[in-house]
Parts: sequence; structure tokens; C-alpha cells
Amino acid sequence: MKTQQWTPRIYALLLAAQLWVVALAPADALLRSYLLVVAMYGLTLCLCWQRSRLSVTHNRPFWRILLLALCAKLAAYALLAADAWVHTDGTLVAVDPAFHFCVSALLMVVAASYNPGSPVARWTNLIDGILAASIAWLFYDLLHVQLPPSGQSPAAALFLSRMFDGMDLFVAAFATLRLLASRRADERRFFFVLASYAWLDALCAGAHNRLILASESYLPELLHAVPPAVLGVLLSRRRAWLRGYRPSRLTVNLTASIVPFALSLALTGLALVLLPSEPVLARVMILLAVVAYGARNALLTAHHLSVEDERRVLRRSLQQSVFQDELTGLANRRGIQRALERAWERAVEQGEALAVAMMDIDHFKAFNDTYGHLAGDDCLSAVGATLRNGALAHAGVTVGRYGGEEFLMLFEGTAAERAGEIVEALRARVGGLQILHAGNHPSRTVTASAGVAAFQRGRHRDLERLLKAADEALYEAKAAGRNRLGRAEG
Ligand SMILES: Nc1nc2c(ncn2[C@@H]2O[C@H](COP(=O)(O)OP(=O)(O)OP(=O)(O)O)[C@@H](O)[C@H]2O)c(=O)[nH]1
Repeated sequence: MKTQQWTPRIYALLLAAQLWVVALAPADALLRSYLLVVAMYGLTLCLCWQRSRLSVTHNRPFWRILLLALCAKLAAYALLAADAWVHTDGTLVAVDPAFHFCVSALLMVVAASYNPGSPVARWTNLIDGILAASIAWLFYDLLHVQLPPSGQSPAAALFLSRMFDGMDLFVAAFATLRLLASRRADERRFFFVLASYAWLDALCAGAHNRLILASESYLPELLHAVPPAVLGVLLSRRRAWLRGYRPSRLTVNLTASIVPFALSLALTGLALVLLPSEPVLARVMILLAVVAYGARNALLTAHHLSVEDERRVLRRSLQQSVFQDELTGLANRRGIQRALERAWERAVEQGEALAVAMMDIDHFKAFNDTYGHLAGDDCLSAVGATLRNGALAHAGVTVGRYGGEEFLMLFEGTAAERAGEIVEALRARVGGLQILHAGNHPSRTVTASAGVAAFQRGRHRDLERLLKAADEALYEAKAAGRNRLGRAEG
């Protein structure tokens, strides 16, 4: 028989046995009832252990923390059973059951605040753990300070049950918050189980504590058995709960910010209650709450700032790769086109002088065919560097690789005559590289031809016409024998 089939039956049997015990109310009803609850927690523990073994690695710590919380619960009920067995007024051993209930709640808070995915997780988890442990410690301390050891009065019992209500509701609210912010299905499964158990535990414990104040019956003892039984049944199921639920980014981020705030607030609240009786400890705890909250925020802010910096660098290098030619380091076609459009707008709107030139390496196909494509790349790279350095010497000149072995030059605020002079100087620099090119007669070294055109309002109605004029001038230079400058009609 499968686990999910036999578990509800065993829990039902144990519950039936407990009902029989509390209804018949023999002399040792309390002891037997607690022993049955211990048995239920024992079975639930086994199911939780099995679940932790089956879970994916990154989720395993959650199940292990829950396992420890259940161990603490089991220990608390075992102590209650031992207490019922000896029938003493106080407790049997030095540590009373309240301590174990506190430890169990602390561990569930730790599970709900544990965040393995965050990049600064090691430190934030440590801070959250310290806060949760301080809350549990203060809570336990408060129980003993506010409640004298002999205090079994109805007022003291009411105080005790209110304190436990507060603690249980805090755990349940915390687990629900994490459930709402769980993106992964396996994490959501854990927090569904934890939140269901925490709410049920809070309701049953609250109801039990009030009912035993109001009646002499043992029947409220049944309420102790409901949370472990329901938890065990949930643990034995394999199905994923809230399958269709996907938290928004806002919910996830809000929860992440609320967790440290809620922990610090709870610690401060408990410290304020403790302030009149233990002022030093209370002040230390308030200070701890403030420092821990501040340190956690500082950690996260520092992390976000460094992520933002990395993003900025990445964005810049991405932008560069979009507008820069890898081989020559010049602006690529997209980059030079963008610069050209901006310059064109300025020329049209503000009447600034504008000239463009197309430059093309002569017989570059023959160069590639003779020396190979890699040598061709080296040649393009050397020509590109020469044009880039040469352009630096003249204000308002931008050079880009327009495509293949063709370069586009942009002269802003430069008259046609002057633009021609600069192109000639740049062509001379290319020739000055003295790169061997046997197929390029008569120089037998790499040379370039160019065509220049200046913007004229009446003649060039759009950018394409200006580029076409420069291209035609280049064509004329090629046709006239290459290694020269062609000028568009002015
Ligand atoms: N090595 C290399 N060659 C390229 C690159 N881009 C284009 N080319 C080559 O450049 C050559 C251009 O040849 P053509 O357009 O026929 O012009 P050309 O041989 O220079 O002749 P003219 O322009 O008339 O002087 C082609 O062989 C292309 O393969 C590149 O990035 N690297």
C-alpha cells in the first residue's frame, strides 16, 4: 500500500484511540492522550524525513529545519507526558515544555526567513537567524519574568495563552508571507505545508488553551493531535498545491523587504514589554533590532549598487558593440549613419556647413586574392587605425566603416574645399603605410580613392542625395585611374 493511502488510516486510528481515552477519562487520561500525540509527532517526523530525502537539493534545508522544529514539538509533548505521569505541580525536568514550544516556533520562523537564493544570503540568513533566536529567547524570558513559578492562577494562564497565541500567529503569518512570495513550485509546496500546519497549530492551541480554562473535560486534548495529523497527511501527498499561482515581482520583493522589518519589529515589541522588569536586556535587544535591520539593509543596498554598476558597464559595452566595428575600431555602418543623421539635422536646421566623403581601397579584391583574407583583414585594420588617428587631428571629422573596404567620412562645420584637403591628407596617410599590393599599379602598395560632396540646400533635398553625390564622385575617381580624389559638382 502507498504511503499516501496508509498514513490517513494510521492517523485516524490514533485519533480514535485518543477520543476513546479522553471520552472515558480514566485516571491517566492525560498521560495516555499526550503519549498518543507523541506517537503522532513521531510518525509525522518520519514522513518529514522522507520528504526531505526526496526533495531537490536547494529545498532540502527547508525540510530539515521543519524536521528539527517537529523534534522540538515532540520533545515538548514528551515532557508534558512525563509531567502527567509523575503528577507533580511543576515540571519533571529542568527545561519545561514551553522552552521546546519556543524552539519549535523559532525554527519555523528561521525556515520562513531562510533564503538560499539571495546573493548575500549567507549574511542575511545569519542576521535573520540571530533576530529569530533573540525573539524566541525574549519570548521565553518574558514568560518566566511575567509569570511567577507558582503562578497557576486563571489570570496567569490567560496571559500564557495570549502569549502563545501571539507567537503562533506570528509564525503562521510569516509562513504565509513566504508562501505568497514563492516562485518555484517545490518551494511553494514546502511553504504551503508549513503555513497550513502553522495556522492549524495556532488555532488548535488557542482553542485548547481557552477550553481547558472553561471546562473540566479532557476533550480539548484532542486539539493537540489535529495539527500533526493534518501535517502528516499533507507530507504524504505528492501533489503540488497552488499550481496556477505565480507571485508578481512586486509581491516577491515586498516580502523580501518585510521579513527583516517584521523580525526587528517583533523583537522591539517584546523588548518594550520586558522593559519595566529587565531594562538592560530590553535595551540591548532594541539596539540589536535596530543594528540588525540597518546592517541587513546596508548589505542589500551595497549589493544592489554593485549590480547596478555591473549593469551600467555591460550596457555601455553592449552599446559600443552595437555601434562599433570590431575589425577597425571605427564606427560601424549603424554608428556612422546615426552620426550622419544628427549632423544632417544640424546642417538643415542651423545652416551649418556639412561635407561627406566616401573612401575605398583600390583593387582590394586582388589584395585578398593574392595575400589571403586574413592579410586583407590586417590591411583593413591598419587603414582603419590610420584614418581614425588622422581624423583626430581635425575638429568635426568623424570616420566610420561603411561596409567592406569602404569608409565614410563626415565633416561638420567644414567647407567643401577644406573637406577635400583633409581627405587628401588622409589618403596620403593610407598610401604612406606602404602596405605591399602587387596588383595595384603603378604604386604596388595599398592606395585609396575617395569622392567628396558638400551639402547644398537647393541641390541635396535629403541625406541620400548627398551620399549619392559622394559615391558618384568616388566612382569618377576610380574611373579616372584610382588613387585620387573626385569632387562632386559644386
Ligand atoms: N579581408 C576582408 N575582405 C573584405 C572584407 N569586406 C569586404 N572585403 C572584400 O573587399 C573586396 C571588395 O572588392 P570590390 O568591391 O570588387 O572592389 P575592389 O576589388 O576593391 O575594386 P575597386 O574598388 O574597383 O578598386 C571583396 O573581395 C570583398 O570580399 C573584410 O572584412 N575583410
